[in-house]
This record gives sequence, C-alpha cells and structure tokens, in this order.
Amino acid sequence: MAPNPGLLTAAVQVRDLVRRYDDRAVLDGVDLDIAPGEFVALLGKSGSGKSTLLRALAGLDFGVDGAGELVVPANVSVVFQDSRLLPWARVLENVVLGLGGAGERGRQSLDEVGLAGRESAWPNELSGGEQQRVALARSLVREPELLLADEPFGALDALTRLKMHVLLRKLCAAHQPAVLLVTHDVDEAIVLADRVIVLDEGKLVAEERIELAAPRSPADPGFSAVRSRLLDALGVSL
Ligand SMILES: Nc1ncnc2c1ncn2[C@@H]1O[C@H](COP(=O)(O)OP(=O)(O)OP(=O)(O)O)[C@@H](O)[C@H]1O
Repeated sequence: MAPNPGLLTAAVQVRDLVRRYDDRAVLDGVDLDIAPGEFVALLGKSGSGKSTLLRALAGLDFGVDGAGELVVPANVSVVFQDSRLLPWARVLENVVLGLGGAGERGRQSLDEVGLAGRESAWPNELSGGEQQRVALARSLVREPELLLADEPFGALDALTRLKMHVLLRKLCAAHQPAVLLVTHDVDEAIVLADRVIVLDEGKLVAEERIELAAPRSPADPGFSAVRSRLLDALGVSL
C-alpha cells in the first residue's frame, strides 16, 4: 500500500516489513503508517499474518527478517484476546503493576472502565468482559501512544462485545492513542475504526477510510456498501 506522504509525524511508520517462517514470507513487504490518535482496524483471513504484524509492532518478534523502516513509539500497550491478568494479584494491583505508587491513577482507570469498587477483587471473581475491562485499564493507565489490540473482544458474547465497543470508543476519545485493532469481525472494524486495512497472504491489499458519522451502526446508510467492499477484499462473496 502506498505510504501517505502527507503524514509528517506518524505514530507508526513501517516500510517493507518482511517476516519469514522457514522459507515462507508470512509478511511480504508491508508498508503501514498510523497517525497519532488514528484508529486503524486490521482485517484478514485466518493465517493472513495479522497477529504476526501486531507482534512485530509490539516488539515481541525478534525474528523479523527485513524492514526498510519500523518506527513505533516507545510507549506501546498490548491487549490480547485473553486478559492475561495475574491470578495471584488483585484487580488494582494488576492495573498498576510496575508503575510504582500509582494507586490513585489505577483507581481512576478502573472507574473509567466501569469497575469502581472492584479494586480488591481477584481476577477469577470477574466475568470475561470484566477481565477485559481490567486489561484495558491496565493498558490505558500507562497512557500509551500506541495501543495494539489482538482480537480483544473475540472471546466475549455479542452483547458484551457491543458494550465493549462503546467503552473502547469512549476510552480512545479520552486518551487519543493511535490504535491497531486486529479483528475477524468486519462490522466491528467499521463501527470502531477511522480506517480499515485488509491483509492477505502477508500483503496489505485494501484500505477503506470510514467517513460514517459516530456513533455508527450496521443499520446506517452507507454501512453496507463499505461492508461489501471489505468482504470483497477478503474474498467473501455473498
Ligand atoms: N512461530 C511460528 N512458526 C511457524 N509458523 C508460524 C509461527 N507463527 C505464525 N506462523 C504462521 O504464520 C502465518 C500467519 O499467522 P498469524 O498468526 O499471523 O495469522 P493471523 O492472520 O493472525 O491468523 P488468525 O486470524 O487465525 O489468528 C500462519 O500460516 C502461521 O502458521
């Protein structure tokens, strides 16, 4: 995908990123810019390389074979499909772990995600949706310039997922991180993102800027046209 020459201070700037497993290029020359505060959703078939790209941006992949350029901010937070909370630490401790004396900020973050009063709970006393709220609080209390999210709502029921969309939009409006959200859910991508990109066999093959007014709903006029174009790019014909 052509880099955006107008972007002067990108939060993420990737050129010609290549990742091979054995002799197979799982990422095959990816170019990607994300502006500060921009919300980008990444769609792609299973095995297209989405998590590999996210792990490269998170600095979790030490086997990247080639990158003309791989610029990410110093302050990156990652949220996964499972909350990855420490089971032996209470909720507030999970949020502020490693921050040193940040109890009050942690409480505020828990309040922001709707969990005021649950500071002393153990992770296993929370529902799956509540655990993901804690994971979001733990990420955002660090005020990341870049939030990477790999299917963060993939394990949640449909109703909880909708509530999490509302919450994530609110949190992003308040904290303004650049976001890269990996999802399988085309509607989720359109509802949340400023821009949706599609990865296929390690290459970015499509891009849609989403101009629909917020809050968005699949019932909005214009939504289904965007959805059809994205499904086309994903090779799904209805
Ligand atoms: N550690 C590894 N060793 C070998 N191959 C790997 C490894 N990790 C990923 N792959 C391969 O890279 C390809 C892309 O994997 P990746 O997890 O990035 O896909 P994905 O788009 O996130 O898929 P999904 O939507 O199913 O999570 C897959 O074919 C996978 O088998």
